[in-house]
Amino acid sequence: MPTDKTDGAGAPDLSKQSGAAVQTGPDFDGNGRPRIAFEDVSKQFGKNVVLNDLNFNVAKGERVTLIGPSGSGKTTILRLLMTLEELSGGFIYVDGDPLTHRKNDAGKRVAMKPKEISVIRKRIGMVFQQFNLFPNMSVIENITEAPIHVLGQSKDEAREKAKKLLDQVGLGDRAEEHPTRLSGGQQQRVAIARALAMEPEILLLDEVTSALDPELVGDVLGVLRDVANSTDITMLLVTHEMQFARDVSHRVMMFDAGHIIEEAEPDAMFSDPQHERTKKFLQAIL
Ligand SMILES: Nc1ncnc2c1ncn2[C@@H]1O[C@H](COP(=O)(O)OP(=O)(O)OP(=O)(O)O)[C@@H](O)[C@H]1O
Repeated sequence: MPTDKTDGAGAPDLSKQSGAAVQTGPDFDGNGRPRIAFEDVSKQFGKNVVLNDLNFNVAKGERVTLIGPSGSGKTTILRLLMTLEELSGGFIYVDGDPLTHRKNDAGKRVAMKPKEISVIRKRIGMVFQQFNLFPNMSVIENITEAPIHVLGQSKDEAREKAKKLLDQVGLGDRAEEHPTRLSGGQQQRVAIARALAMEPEILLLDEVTSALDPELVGDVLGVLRDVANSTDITMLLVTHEMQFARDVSHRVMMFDAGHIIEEAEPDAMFSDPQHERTKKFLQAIL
């Protein structure tokens, strides 16, 4: 699967993707399953319907950026995948396996068991706007906590892997410090290393530079560019960093009021948006 979108050679076959207008299913292409499939997904908070019958697929190794105005449901989509929010309706599949709900033989929607959910959930990592590191643990303890307790790695193995990841994010010499002594950009790089330590197949990035001082943004984006170019992790990104989105993503989906109103490869989306709403949105932020 693609690692370097800039050469074009590894880009996923978008003809097999489905978007707003196409009804999708977990085995939509007949011989392989998308890494992520949203099928008729709905989400409401009280009376506020945020997503309504949303359908889309993401291929293995594909990196997709979600853009759209505030409140259009982008973060909610990531949080549903992370099982931090409960679906109001529909299904999410990972490699064809239902995440939180499945259809039974009678076609009825049935909740999966917590143990079944956690098996799939382990394959998904997320980096948040507000780092969410444990302040009372050292940097390396933050990274090894889940691999030891969730993946069952030995302490030595987890520490060895964590050190490599810290080197990768440029913080090899800060392992024993507490996160509160690090800058926001450094904390976010620890959070990225922590997510990668779980060896996720899917990485969700939710406005990971929005809380940072401008001079710290570049380092974090540099680390993420390296991750994108050196792994085949499937990524869903919400970001206001449009150049970054352009550089790393294979596809951009424009959301408005919980619907995909336009999707395209980044160059096409940013240079020649088709939908009036997209044009206005991009004019306002670019
Ligand atoms: N926990 C919650 N309880 C109630 N309403 C919520 C909750 N989380 C999100 N919402 C509402 O859902 C809608 C979509 O929010 P979401 O954060 O997904 O949008 P977004 O596109 O990511 O926006 P932004 O770009 O501002 O982050 C908003 O109207 C928001 O107020």
